[in-house]
Amino acid sequence: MGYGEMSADNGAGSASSRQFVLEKEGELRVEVGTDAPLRLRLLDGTAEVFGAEIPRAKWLTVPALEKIAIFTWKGATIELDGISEVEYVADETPMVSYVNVHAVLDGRRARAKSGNDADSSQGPRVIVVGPTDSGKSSLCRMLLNWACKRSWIPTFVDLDVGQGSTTIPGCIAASPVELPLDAFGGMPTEMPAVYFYGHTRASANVELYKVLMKELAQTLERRFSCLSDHKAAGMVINTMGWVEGLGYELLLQAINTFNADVVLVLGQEKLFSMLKKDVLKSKPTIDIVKLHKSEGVVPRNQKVRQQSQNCKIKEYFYGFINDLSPYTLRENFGNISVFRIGVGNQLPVSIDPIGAEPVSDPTRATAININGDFLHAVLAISYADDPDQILSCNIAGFLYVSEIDFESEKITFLAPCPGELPSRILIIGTLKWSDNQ
Ligand SMILES: Nc1ncnc2c1ncn2[C@@H]1O[C@H](COP(=O)(O)OP(=O)(O)OP(=O)(O)O)[C@@H](O)[C@H]1O
Repeated sequence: MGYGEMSADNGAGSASSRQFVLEKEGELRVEVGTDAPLRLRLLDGTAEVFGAEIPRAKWLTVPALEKIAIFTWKGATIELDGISEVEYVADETPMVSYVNVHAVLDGRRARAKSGNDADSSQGPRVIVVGPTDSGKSSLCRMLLNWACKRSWIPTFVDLDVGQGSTTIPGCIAASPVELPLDAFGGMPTEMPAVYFYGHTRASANVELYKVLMKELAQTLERRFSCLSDHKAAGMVINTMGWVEGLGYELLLQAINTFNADVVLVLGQEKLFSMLKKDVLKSKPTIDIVKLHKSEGVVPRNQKVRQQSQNCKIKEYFYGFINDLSPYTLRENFGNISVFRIGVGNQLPVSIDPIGAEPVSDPTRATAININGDFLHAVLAISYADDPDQILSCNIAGFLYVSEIDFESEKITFLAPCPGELPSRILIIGTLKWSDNQ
């Protein structure tokens, strides 16, 4: 179990505990700080956190930095114990409009599955768009959880390279969601299709981002062609908050590439009207739906985003609750080949392509020599057998460069599992991390 781990202690709360009685459709919003633990339990009624049902009477530990909404459809009593930065009850939420969207999607899934729809056995492909901090990821979680509760297996597609909900930041990925997600944090990791972009901003290499979206979409088409229940359940696609200029072009591209038929626009009238004008021309049957942003969404500054990126990488190696132990791996320089995609536009000057031939093709993979800039980098292990396949190949996992010894020509990695690397072809981007944070 990951996030939402149940505490062994199911006894009474401490002196610091307090109770909140929520009316029907009420929401308790809680923001947890850096290192203050907080527990919650449902004493009465029913309640959910972003669509994940909370079990009755069990203490749940809310991890540091989580910002959550405990929502009830029919009324509930919640007990909190510990320290939070913010906690308040709200009675105005957009939840009814969100669940109405779910009901429409549910009907479309049933039609796709029944085979009565002559046009398609494809379930809805929903893309959630909106500026930063509009609640896109939270809405995706709700739609996925509600679909799972109805026994569908929707595919979650994460195009937000800044957050990396499915794996780590710097990737675009997709994964089927077979069971409701845990109440806090983690996203599905079953059968993930992961492509390494290598940067936490899509602007770093827009052409590469487009190519990887296409690769991911093709992988999903292949999966859907043999998994009819996945196909009928459709997709829920999370996007970046970059909605201006080139970012907007990428959104249009995502809608086309994944053949989305429902666009949910959160919290921005301008984006909604631009999409209606630009998308309906070429796809007149697409549904573009405007939804209110929840007042509860917590804006995150650059520092908080950086912290949460670091947390995601740490979680990959050490587990969500420090329940994993990574392995140390020492390799001779000569045993691995490291490639960088798009050498020429974003490389630090010190990372010289082998042969020093300047290239500007943003999607070209070029072998590079190991040098000082590799220290603290997070590298992806490609499934490619050949450098020409790097762009089209899924990722087997990630390595963190903890040490480089140039004299003995050895590089030390932190790896999630022991033994031989599944491939000798590694990819480097600009993603860095420090094990000490
Ligand atoms: N109703 C709510 N009450 C309390 N916190 C909330 C609520 N909705 C969302 N949040 C929190 O607000 C933060 C931002 O929400 P979310 O990640 O869904 O936004 P986003 O639009 O996906 O962000 P990004 O700009 O990174 O794309 C998250 O920490 C989330 O848990």
